[in-house]
Amino acid sequence: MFSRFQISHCPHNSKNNYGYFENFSAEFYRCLLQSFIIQMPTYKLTYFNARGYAEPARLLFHLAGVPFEDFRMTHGDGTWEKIKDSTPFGQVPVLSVDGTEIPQSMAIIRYLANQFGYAGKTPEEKAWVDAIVDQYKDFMSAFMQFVLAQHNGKPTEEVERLKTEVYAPAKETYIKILNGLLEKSKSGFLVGESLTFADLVVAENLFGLEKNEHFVAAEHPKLLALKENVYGIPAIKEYIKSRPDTQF
Ligand SMILES: N[C@@H](CCC(=O)N[C@@H](CS)C(=O)NCC(=O)O)C(=O)O
Repeated sequence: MFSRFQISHCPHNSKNNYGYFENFSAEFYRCLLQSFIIQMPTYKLTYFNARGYAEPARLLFHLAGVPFEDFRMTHGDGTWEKIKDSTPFGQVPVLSVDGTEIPQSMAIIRYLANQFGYAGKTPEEKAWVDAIVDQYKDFMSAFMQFVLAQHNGKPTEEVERLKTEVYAPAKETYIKILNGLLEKSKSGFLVGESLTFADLVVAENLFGLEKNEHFVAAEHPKLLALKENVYGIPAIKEYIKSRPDTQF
C-alpha cells in the first residue's frame, strides 16, 4: 500500500539543458507530498457467516485498523451457488484488493501481513511464521478428515478410526510443537519479539477447538496465555464483542 503514489503528474517549472526537471515550484512540492499520502486499497473479504478459514484475516484487519468489507454469505440462500464458478479456485475465503481477487486463506493472510507488517521481521522469522502455519494446515487436514466423515454420516467405526488414528496423533504433534516453541519464546509470541500472523492463526484455532470441546486450554498454560494475549489486544477485544457467535 506504500507504493501507490504517482509523481509524474506533478507540475514542474522547467527542464534544464540535460532534460532533467529543475526549479521545482511550491506547487510541485505540495503535489509530491499529496502523492505520498497513503492511498488505502479497497478490501473485500468474502466468506460464509463463520469464523473458519476467514477469521485470522478478519482479526488482522481489526488489529491493523484497516477498513474492509466483511462480506458473509448465508448458507443455503443461493449466494454461494451464484458466485462459486467465478471465484479463482471455486472456494472461499476470497480477498478482493481493488477488484483483484486472491484465493486460499493462508495466501490471503500472508499477503495482508506483509502489507501491514505482521509477517516476521527477517527472512528467517518469515520462514518460521510460514512453517508454523504449514503445521497448522497439516493439523487441519487431519481434523477435517474426521469432521467431514462425521458430518457426511460415515459409519461410526470409520469416524472412530479417523478420530483415533489420524486426528488424535496429528493434534498431539501440533500441540507439542506449539508448546515447544512457546517454552523457548521470550516474548510469549510464536516467532520473534512481536506478534505475527502465525499467532493470529493459532490463537483463533485454539479458540475454535476450545469452543467445540476438542481442547482444554487450561491444560496448556502457554497456549492459553498466547490465546489470551491475542484476544486481549484492545482492537481485537473490541471486534470480538460484536462478532457473530458462530459454532465454527
Ligand atoms: N484450503 C482452502 C480451503 C477453503 C475451503 O475449504 N473453503 C470451504 C469453506 S470452509 C468452501 O469454500 N466450501 C464451499 C465449496 O467448496 O463449494 C483455504 O484455506 O482457503
